[in-house]
Amino acid sequence: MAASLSRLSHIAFHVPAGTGLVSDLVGKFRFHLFAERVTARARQLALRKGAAVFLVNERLGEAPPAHTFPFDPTQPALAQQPVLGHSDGEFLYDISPLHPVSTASNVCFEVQDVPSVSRRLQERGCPLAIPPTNVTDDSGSVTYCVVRSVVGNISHTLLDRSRYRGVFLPGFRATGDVPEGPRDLAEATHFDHITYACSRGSTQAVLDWYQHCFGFQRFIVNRQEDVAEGYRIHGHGVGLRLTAMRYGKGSEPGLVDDCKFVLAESLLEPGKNQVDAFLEQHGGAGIQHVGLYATDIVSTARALAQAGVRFVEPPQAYYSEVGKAEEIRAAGQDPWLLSQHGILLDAELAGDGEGGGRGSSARQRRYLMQIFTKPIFPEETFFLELIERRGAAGFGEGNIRALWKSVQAYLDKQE
Ligand SMILES: O=C(O)C(=O)Cc1ccc(O)cc1
Repeated sequence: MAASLSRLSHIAFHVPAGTGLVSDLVGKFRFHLFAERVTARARQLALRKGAAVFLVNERLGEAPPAHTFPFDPTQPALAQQPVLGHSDGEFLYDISPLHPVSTASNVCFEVQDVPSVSRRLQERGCPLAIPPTNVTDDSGSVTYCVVRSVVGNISHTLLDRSRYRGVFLPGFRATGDVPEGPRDLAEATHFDHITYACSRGSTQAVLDWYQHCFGFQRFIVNRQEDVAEGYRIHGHGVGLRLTAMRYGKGSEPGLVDDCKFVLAESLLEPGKNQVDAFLEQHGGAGIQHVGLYATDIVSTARALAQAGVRFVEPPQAYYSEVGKAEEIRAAGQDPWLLSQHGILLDAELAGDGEGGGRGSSARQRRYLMQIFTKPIFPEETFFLELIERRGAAGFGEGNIRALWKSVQAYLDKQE
């Protein structure tokens, strides 16, 4: 049996100190800094917006030597890692990826039983980077392990916090930062999806690994998708192949509600290409963007833009394309308002996506709205997205083409 996950806990970044990521997440993206752990060599800061939690790992001073955990898989006993006395240079709950540029590299899940999950992973041929380890402080204890994925620098921390009453994880202290008024206008409730930039030809191996190790299931993002090939969008300067998988939808009670991973590969097309730009500037495959679910994307985008978030601008022609304004109006939205904020809207045709063609809901117009930020690090790598879904579970071609073109235009200007 594959290892079962209970819920997505957080996504972790690794950045050098002084990158400004934490101040941007707080000041511009209106995240709430709620816990921190500081040692002589590392600062770990936990930030929350609704159920979306980021952990920012900042390396202070010189990069430490590569993490080498002496792990003997024949040893079932839990390693004990009391917070006091823990080596100062290490990041708790993660491996130090020692990545050359700032990166989001860990997607952490809660699980019910770390030793049994790690046994299952090992039976399935997934070596652990950190074996089951206990960390305790005055508020209780947490057990975790870390497994490296088959995608670039991405790992997964799997942790059981059922015996912990503290604010985040043992070793962290509450920061006492209280959310202020404007944050209410910038509502985002959870992570909608996580998109990986993958090297060409690697998608099937990635799908197989996640299915084999954790039981993720492929899902179809668009009716035009070919099951074997994925959803290919090409021509007119776009060359993208998307495939998606999810965990939890309709599975046993108590398990992850819904965690979606989207795999993006570039297709051979003339011109520049944002997936290849990511691979080159990031130094390999990794998390390209994270979609934050917004309950009211217009007011969230407005509040974040006022706070200084920089969004990519849709191509000039987007809102005047034949039928676009009608599509937006038919969805009950205002084309002018969306254009003021640069928000994209894609409606599914009846029968598109999951559940298409069944019952009366298939006749209603389901749609989604999206807006993408500019890359948040100096490299053209990681960015965030706001997404509001009105019944549409997948992704639409119109938005992807518009996103592709707007990012390309932005990349072109950087040269
Ligand atoms: O639309 C989304 O949020 C996706 O995740 C699809 C996607 C993936 C990669 C790109 O470079 C552009 C679009």
